[in-house]
Amino acid sequence: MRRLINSFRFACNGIRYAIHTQQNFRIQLFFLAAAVSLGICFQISEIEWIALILTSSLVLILEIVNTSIERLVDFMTSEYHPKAEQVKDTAAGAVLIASIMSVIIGLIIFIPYIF
Ligand SMILES: Nc1ncnc2c1ncn2[C@@H]1O[C@H](COP(=O)(O)OP(=O)(O)OP(=O)(O)O)[C@@H](O)[C@H]1O
Repeated sequence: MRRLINSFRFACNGIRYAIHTQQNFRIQLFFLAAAVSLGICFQISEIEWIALILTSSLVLILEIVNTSIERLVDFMTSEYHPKAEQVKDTAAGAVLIASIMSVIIGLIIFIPYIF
């Protein structure tokens, strides 16, 4: 039980670290809060909530993984290295793809309610 509580505490520390150090993570949380408010306001359907929650959490998850990869690369080397650049850039690319998808899904859900 103690191990389980500790794992939970360490994971929460990781999330707190991302919130404190990553501006992008805070922006993504803001967009999530805005989307949830719009969802409540427009009373979107169950399937729309599922799509919204899945796509938003995917962005947040990938941002945390990206942060973790960045820290790992910084820990491994402080020098410029093309491989380090590729590792960081591909991780950032994953976040970008998820963010674009989440904007598209958000538009598909909310545009019919707005107009
Ligand atoms: N050691 C390195 N070798 C080569 N290129 C690097 C290296 N470190 C960073 N870069 C390049 O700089 C970009 C930005 O890296 P950086 O770690 O500063 O990311 P960031 O998004 O500014 O994250 P943070 O602000 O959290 O540190 C990377 O995507 C990569 O292209």
